[in-house]
Amino acid sequence: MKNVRINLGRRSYRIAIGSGLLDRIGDMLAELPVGRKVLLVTNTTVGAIYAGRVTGSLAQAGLEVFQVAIPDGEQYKTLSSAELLYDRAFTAGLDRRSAVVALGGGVVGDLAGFVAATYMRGVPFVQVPTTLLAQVDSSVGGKVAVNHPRGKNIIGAFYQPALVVSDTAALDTLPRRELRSGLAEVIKYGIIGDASFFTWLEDNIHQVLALEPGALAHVIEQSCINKARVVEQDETEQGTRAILNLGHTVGHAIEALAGYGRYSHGEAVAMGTAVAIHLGMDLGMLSREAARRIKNLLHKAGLPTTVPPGLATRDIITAMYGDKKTVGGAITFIIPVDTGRAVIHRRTSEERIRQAIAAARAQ
Ligand SMILES: O=C(O)C(=O)C[C@@H](O)[C@H](O)[C@H](O)COP(=O)(O)O
Ligand SMILES: [Zn+2]
Repeated sequence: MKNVRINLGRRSYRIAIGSGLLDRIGDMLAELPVGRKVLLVTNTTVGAIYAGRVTGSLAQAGLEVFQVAIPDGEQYKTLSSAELLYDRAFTAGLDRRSAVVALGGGVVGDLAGFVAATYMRGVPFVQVPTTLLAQVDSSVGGKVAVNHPRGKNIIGAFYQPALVVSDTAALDTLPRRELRSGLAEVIKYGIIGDASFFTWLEDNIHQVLALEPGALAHVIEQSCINKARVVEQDETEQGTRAILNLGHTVGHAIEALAGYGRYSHGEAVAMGTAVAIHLGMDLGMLSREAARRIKNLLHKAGLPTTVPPGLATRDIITAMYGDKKTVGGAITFIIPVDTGRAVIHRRTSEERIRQAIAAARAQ
């Protein structure tokens, strides 16, 4: 088992990465200062495969488990799903020391985390991510949220988990499209700050797609290390943490406009990264060669790098004004300047954005 530590003073925690960890969750949870009752939040798909093992492990450690499954899909990351979980927690008699455990992908983790942050003003929270995207990104760093029809993650909080347990064997049952979606965030870490990881991905992406255990464990560990480094510097995104939003300014707009669930989060982020690449070239900040390498790696991972024709540019731009990084009407973009470095570009002009979207359609 590998461990990555995220140092945030009293809110520090570890990310345990390894094969078969689902059967050890009970013991790991028993090491935390939590009460006897646990709310296990999952979705119907993941729950059908893995909830039995997790419940068994928790019960063996003497914990009383109350399970709740929401339907599978980004369209269920809503306040009404949260309300259902509050009802279940209250009915089960969960108190302030009872833990909420999220078993599933980013939707389950964000939703369960939002409920953990707000139920009785905050109860212990444990992330058990079962998708690549959740293992490399959404389970780490404490962003929890639900969506608003007009904007992604608009209602949320910063609320760190007490523990993250990533079982790499859970990826064996992950649909290919979901695996590729997670790779968009993995590639992001290479682009924004880790040139050698970027090169490693260029050389090894096929092993990752083939679920080669060593390659997968390396990808998850390296991604978590990269994310921890950023979050430790700026936990609540007052400045530098925004770098983790590469591809998300346009990506979130696409997800909301197309209807949540139409494109996976990673697909939308890949499209958004393509727009950011064109902005970078247009601003003279990114060389053609670096742009080619980034696009090429996204392609190798099976991700889209064009903006879909059905989404009008003016609608994408309007949706971007609702982005959390838009402050005082100024749209912020994260722009790659090399394979291993990106910058936060504030006040990006609408005209340049329009041109970059057009360029990303024309590919
Ligand atoms: O953890 C972060 O910070 C990120 O930006 C990671 C993103 O990949 C993730 O999708 C995040 O939820 C987006 O944050 P948001 O604040 O733009 O909603
Ligand atoms: Zn993301």
